[in-house]
Amino acid sequence: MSAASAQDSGKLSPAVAAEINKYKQELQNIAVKIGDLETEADEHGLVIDTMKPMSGDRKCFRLINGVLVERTVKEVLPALEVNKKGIKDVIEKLLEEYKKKETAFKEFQKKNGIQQTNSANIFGIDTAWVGAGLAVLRQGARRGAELARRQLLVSMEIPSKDKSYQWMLIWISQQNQINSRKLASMSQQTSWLQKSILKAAMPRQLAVETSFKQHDNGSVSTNFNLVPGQGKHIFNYKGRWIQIERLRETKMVDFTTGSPWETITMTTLSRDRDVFDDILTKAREFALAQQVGKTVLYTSFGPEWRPFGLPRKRRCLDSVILDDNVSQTILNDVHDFTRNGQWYDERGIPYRRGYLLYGPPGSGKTSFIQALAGELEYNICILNLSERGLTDDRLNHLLTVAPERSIMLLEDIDAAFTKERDQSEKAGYQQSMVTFSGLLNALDGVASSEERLIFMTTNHIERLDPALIRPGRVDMKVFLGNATPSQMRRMFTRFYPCDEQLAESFVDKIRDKSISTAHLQGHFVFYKHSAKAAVDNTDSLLTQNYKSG
Ligand SMILES: Nc1ncnc2c1ncn2[C@@H]1O[C@H](COP(=O)(O)OP(=O)(O)OP(=O)(O)O)[C@@H](O)[C@H]1O
Repeated sequence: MSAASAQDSGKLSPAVAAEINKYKQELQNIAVKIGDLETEADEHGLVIDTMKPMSGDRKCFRLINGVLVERTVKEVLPALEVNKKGIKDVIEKLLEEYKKKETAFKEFQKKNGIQQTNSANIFGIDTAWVGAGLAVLRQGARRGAELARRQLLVSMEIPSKDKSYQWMLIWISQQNQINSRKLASMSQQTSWLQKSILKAAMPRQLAVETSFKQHDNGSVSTNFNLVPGQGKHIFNYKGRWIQIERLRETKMVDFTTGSPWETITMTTLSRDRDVFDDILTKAREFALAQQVGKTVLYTSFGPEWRPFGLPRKRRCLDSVILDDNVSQTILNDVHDFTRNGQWYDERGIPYRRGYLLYGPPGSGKTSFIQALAGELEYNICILNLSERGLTDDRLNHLLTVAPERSIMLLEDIDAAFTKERDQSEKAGYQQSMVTFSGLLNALDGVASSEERLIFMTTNHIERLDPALIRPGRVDMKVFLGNATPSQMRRMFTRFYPCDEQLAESFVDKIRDKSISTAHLQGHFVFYKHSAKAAVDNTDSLLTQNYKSG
């Protein structure tokens, strides 16, 4: 109760004063409720106006009791309109209730001989209207600001699901690096204002995106990319100021990947709207330029393929030394396949070709596939059959949506399905739920008419179910064994180009030994500075006992 109200009711009996205050409170509550509902009806109107021009099939989401429900515009729009009408009806009813209460209050005042003074109006009914009036004023200001924003500013939203999302993050971080370099190189003559503006535009909240790169020798290097963190950042591009807002929805998740839903919204003055096209093009060009001359490795992420780490420098096919002609035979076969799409099409044969590279560990199976991808200018999709939650449907889908010009790689296929598989097929591989027949169907490429190159590797061909490697699923089986004398010689001369004579001595010392090409590589790396030491120390190659110094 306010002081003025207490003073006013001080001359009345406590019961009457309490009744008066009750009336005032009830009237005020109704007025505030009306104000809130007006705001809600207004917000419904905004959503309806935004959705109306959209196609009815477009998806939209609503959070109901913490559960995200997916709907389409055509389902939601009528519901919103019904809701809005419902709110308006409630407002009408509340107004009637208000009027009734107001009349009852007046009668009560009359009955108790209370004069309806100005103070009564100020602290009673009118105060209620002040509450409603404030709500209306607040709405007015909000609408005004919204209108000004719509007229003067233009925004572009990029959801994390969109391909350009990662491009944008990388591009923005690159812009920041350019700005930092600019700042560092600014001379003493540069005005204080110019420096301050550039400094102010540098983002203060950064997020780190780490990428790993595994080198052929097994070492891993890490690259930290600083990208703008959550929140708002401002930067200048070609003389235009652009606000970037990176938002993470805490209650919304991307159902397909389980990751939080994120968006980047760029806002600029509406007269500068063309700048968005320019930025998107630049971001895409920048991202693609990083891939030129490189092999992109993809892994599955939910139902889609995502780049894994940074694109790798292409490996030259000559650097993988297989037995005589093996490399060329596979390359010719792949070329023959990729150039004859129409031939497959005319005969109704699924346009796919499967290869199985088998042999002991370290014979160059994976290295060859990577080098082949580089030679063909293809990328590699690594399919991990043991991935948690992988199902037959998702496997089929992944094979269907694999990026164009990519090799599908299934490594160590024996670990997934062997001859002794569970005949009931109930059990999938470890945590994945892929069944053997699901894998066969996916490999047959029933769902795909696109070109599909599939490579599998194994150390144990004898463990594989014949159904998996029958012609049509595996069209070419190639054995990559331990180093033959020819491979030993060629590897030696690759590491020590001018030492033909020493190469012969080296081969003579180990020709009848079972040594993998990976071991040979390790030996040459250890004696990289001396071909003679590599020949003199072939014992360490056999014993794997290398002493430093
Ligand atoms: N034939 C080869 N020519 C050149 N380098 C080779 C060859 N074989 C193996 N290497 C080298 O040995 C290392 C391991 O090779 P890679 O991973 O390709 O063997 P792998 O046959 O796939 O082995 P695993 O069966 O264990 O997967 C790589 O660094 C690679 O450069």
